[in-house]
Amino acid sequence: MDVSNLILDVKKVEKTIKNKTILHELSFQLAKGRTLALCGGNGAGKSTLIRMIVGLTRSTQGNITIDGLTRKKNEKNYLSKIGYMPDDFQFQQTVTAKETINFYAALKKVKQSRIKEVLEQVGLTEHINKQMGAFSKGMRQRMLLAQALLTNPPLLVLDEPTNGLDPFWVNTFGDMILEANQRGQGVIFSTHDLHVAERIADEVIFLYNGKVMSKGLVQDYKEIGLYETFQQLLQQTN
Ligand SMILES: Nc1ncnc2c1ncn2[C@@H]1O[C@H](COP(=O)(O)OP(=O)(O)OP(=O)(O)O)[C@@H](O)[C@H]1O
Repeated sequence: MDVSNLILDVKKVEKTIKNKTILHELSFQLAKGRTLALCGGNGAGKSTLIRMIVGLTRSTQGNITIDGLTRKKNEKNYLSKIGYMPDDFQFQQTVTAKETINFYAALKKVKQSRIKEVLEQVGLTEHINKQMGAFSKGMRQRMLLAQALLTNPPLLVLDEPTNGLDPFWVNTFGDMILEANQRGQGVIFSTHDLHVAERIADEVIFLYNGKVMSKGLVQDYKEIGLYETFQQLLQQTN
């Protein structure tokens, strides 16, 4: 692959905690404007990989490069390339949605006009004066997505982004990702929803117990479908 077109390069990355390997050697690349879905059951290693990409945890082996930068040599610029949506995040309950998004916008030096635009995109404009404690799961997910989108970063890293979203918002989320790709943004996301993966991802990695069971272009799995592929892969492991 042409290096200038790469947004993410994961090279021989591995994670071991207390002598247990939770992610075995893994390599892949993602080009600008493309989306990769990380699929696999509970405990497969998806969040661990995502946390290594966004710099929340270090890999035991290997290197991760984003837009030509490593976290080690250029942490500030490396992090500025990423919009990260964590899994399982607790907002401050008594703070309003407006204060919450303003906090992220201030951290990321984003203008008011952009905040408005993103809130509109995720459908939270009319809920802006509510406290975060009054938000539903789906609304909290949309707030998490909003803060990840704020700077229009070249790489979106989303951990189970559609978890808790209703069908309308799952669909809208898909459209947003396809638009992000058109703007040249790369996207990597983990999901249990293989239909979402099939609709919006260009590439897929199936993980099981920290190992890659299968990976490739989504179009190459189309005939069998991602859901059926996953079932077949699971059977092979038993
Ligand atoms: N800090 C840690 N210490 C010990 N084990 C850990 C730690 N973090 C993750 N693990 C283990 O690593 C494995 C992978 O966990 P991870 O959260 O990455 O899976 P996942 O694919 O995101 O799962 P889920 O779909 O349930 O969110 C699990 O067996 C988990 O128990």
